[in-house]
Amino acid sequence: MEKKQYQLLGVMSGTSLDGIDIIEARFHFNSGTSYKILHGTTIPYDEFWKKKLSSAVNMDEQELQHLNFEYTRYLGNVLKQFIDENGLHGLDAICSHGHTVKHEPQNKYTLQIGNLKELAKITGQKVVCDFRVQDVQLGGQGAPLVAIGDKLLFSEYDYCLNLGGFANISTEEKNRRIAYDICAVNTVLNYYAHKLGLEYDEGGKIAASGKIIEELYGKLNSMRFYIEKPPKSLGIEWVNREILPLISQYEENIPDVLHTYIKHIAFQISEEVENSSEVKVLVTGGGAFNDFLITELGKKSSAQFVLPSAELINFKEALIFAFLGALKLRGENNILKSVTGAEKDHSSGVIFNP
Ligand SMILES: Nc1ncnc2c1ncn2[C@@H]1O[C@H](COP(=O)(O)OP(=O)(O)OP(=O)(O)O)[C@@H](O)[C@H]1O
Ligand SMILES: CC(=O)N[C@H]1[C@@H]2OC[C@@H](O2)[C@@H](O)[C@@H]1O[C@H](C)C(=O)O
Repeated sequence: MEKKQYQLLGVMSGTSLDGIDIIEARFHFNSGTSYKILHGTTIPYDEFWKKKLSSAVNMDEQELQHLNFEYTRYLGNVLKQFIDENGLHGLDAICSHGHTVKHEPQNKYTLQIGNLKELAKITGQKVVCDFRVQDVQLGGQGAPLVAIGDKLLFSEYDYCLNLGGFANISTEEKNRRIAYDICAVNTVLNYYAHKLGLEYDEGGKIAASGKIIEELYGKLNSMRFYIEKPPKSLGIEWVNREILPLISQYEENIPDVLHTYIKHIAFQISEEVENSSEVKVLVTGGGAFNDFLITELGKKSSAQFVLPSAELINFKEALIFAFLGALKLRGENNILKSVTGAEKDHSSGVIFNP
């Protein structure tokens, strides 16, 4: 008989570098698909890992290989501890994204570390991982991958917007799902918060205290990425190459930079959402806790920006990676060509047995 229920761990390490999101979730496949989050936690990175992971984009191949082994071992032990501490039994698999260190889909290259077979050995569990590489090899962007989960698990919303290291959005257009990255969010905001000795700008309070730098606002909104048509995705390489140099001449006043950058994010998002009070947008990712950003969004767009429970805000991406793993285990497609631009819909992910 076809298996209808899956008990999985979903694991996500995002580009904001805050930590490893882990959830235990259950999925039921009947006429539709339903989910239940049983448990979620974020294991924050210590300074050692923050430093390593943020410098990885500049490493050569040999250093990256070494880092990949080291990080897989670390991740495996974190997950094993989570499983032991919570007494988890009967998991079908761990579905893990790993951590993106490089993303150059135009060169058919994307690298997520932490996706080696040792993960299955250390945890003693079946692992489904490395979801992006096959898509990039098929000519796709390899991102955003959450779109199929948005479509099948959150169809009551007109748009799903995630405010993580980067903002991405997904919606139905002409009876097909489309999704793409909009702009950088917490990768940039955190970079300037760090200069003030802070992890991040809590509630966007520092940004709110600043004022707009009109010249910078104009330059940010003129970047070429914004006129490109989807499918499109962003990586930290783009932030380092295009955004930080543009801002550097203004950075003696960080509150003003943060203020301006948040207005820029709000404007770019408002450009992608239909401007109607009928429209419902699910907002997730840590940026949903940035009150100043949410207020600015509300000023620029009349759409309803819906903030769900803190659990869903924090763990929606991990939940959907668990879902992508479930689809892979079922032999069903988990990546849509309409989203990434790959040559076909396909079932992505690598399976390792313990
Ligand atoms: N209370 C808060 N106020 C302002 N910003 C916050 C708050 N809480 C979290 N954040 C921001 O959210 C970030 C974490 O967001 P999230 O976990 O969604 O990112 P991520 O998983 O790395 O993203 P992605 O995978 O989408 O790139 C933090 O680094 C911080 O910038
Ligand atoms: C290459 C990569 O890791 N991209 C991430 C990143 O973080 C946010 C945004 O850029 C998104 O496109 C993607 O992650 C989400 C989870 C996704 O694939 O849907």
